[in-house]
Amino acid sequence: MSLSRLIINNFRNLTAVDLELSHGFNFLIGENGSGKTSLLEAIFYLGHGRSFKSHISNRVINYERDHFVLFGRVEEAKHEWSVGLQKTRQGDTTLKINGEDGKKISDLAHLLPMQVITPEGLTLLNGGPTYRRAFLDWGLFHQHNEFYNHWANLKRLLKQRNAALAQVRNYAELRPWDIELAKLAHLVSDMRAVYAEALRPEIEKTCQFFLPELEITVSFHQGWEKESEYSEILMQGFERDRTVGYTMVGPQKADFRFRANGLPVEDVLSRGQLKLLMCALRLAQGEYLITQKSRQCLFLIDDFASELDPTKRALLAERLRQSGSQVFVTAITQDQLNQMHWQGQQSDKRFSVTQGKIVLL
Ligand SMILES: Nc1ncnc2c1ncn2[C@@H]1O[C@H](COP(=O)(O)OP(=O)(O)OP(=O)(O)O)[C@@H](O)[C@H]1O
Repeated sequence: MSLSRLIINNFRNLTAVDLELSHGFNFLIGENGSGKTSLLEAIFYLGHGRSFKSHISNRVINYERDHFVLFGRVEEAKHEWSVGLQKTRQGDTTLKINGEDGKKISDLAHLLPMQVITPEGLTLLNGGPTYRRAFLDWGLFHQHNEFYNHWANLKRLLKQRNAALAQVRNYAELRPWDIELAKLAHLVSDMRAVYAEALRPEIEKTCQFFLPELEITVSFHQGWEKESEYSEILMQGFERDRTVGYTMVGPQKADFRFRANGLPVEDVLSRGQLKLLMCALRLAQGEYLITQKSRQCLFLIDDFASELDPTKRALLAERLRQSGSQVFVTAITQDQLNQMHWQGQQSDKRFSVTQGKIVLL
């Protein structure tokens, strides 16, 4: 799967962009503020229905326009899809796949799996568990069709339980919710645990490649005491949950932790090592999808490799090449790309980005 054509209208400073893309590496070269990140953001938006930079979707609409339009042609083996997304300042979204209305954002996400590697992405390691749950759930979403529904139902039930906490007179009134919630919680957690265990060796192998000086280990925490029945935990925590007004333990608190030589990575690794670890995690997960599902995965790499030392940059480029993935890499100058040892291949494309205009070099 790769994006062979991309049309962008009025997305940030990209007012009119129409690109035929390489199935391999696409380099975006331009000065600060020229629109490189915006292009990656537009691709991400097309695959997720949201930005990786701003939660306020109006921010991405060009200042002088009232809507943006994104269009992509997605190719995989002998199949081809056209995907279109339009969003207005009033908040109306139109989403089409092969010209058909009524599609969901999750349909888009299934079509376009992608991994983003940006400096902000370090939150995967030094941010809260939310980021690591999102990392795990990305894999599950692409691995198991039913995961998304289970997780969405679980979130809905949790919301209802939290609202009910303030209304019920005693625990017996809440019990029916908890029985349903517990079933889903075990289902989701078991899926996460199995996936985390399958991904673990891939992560450890990839970390060996990038950070051979460290022993990186990973562990999954389901969000409540291991081996305990979740419905019992909910019952025991009822008074506490009622006091605070929400459900304090459960799959909504799950985590996937990383340690280096037995210590939390965020405490002991240098910034460069953390960046390498983040690359390793995203690569391992993308590659796992490629091998397990025979699906391709896009890699969006922003302003990142420039901060790694030359050997590590070369390793990153080599691994991405080996994966056969479609890759988008931003750089300020061609020189910077040369220094990065991103070995050029005939199928690669280089684009120059200047004040929102993008041309093939
Ligand atoms: N809604 C918007 N409408 C128009 N322009 C915008 C909007 N939001 C941001 N911009 C501008 O778009 C430009 C593109 O920024 P972008 O982050 O894509 O640059 P970049 O090439 O990645 O730069 P850098 O190398 O500094 O990371 C910036 O000049 C920014 O001020």
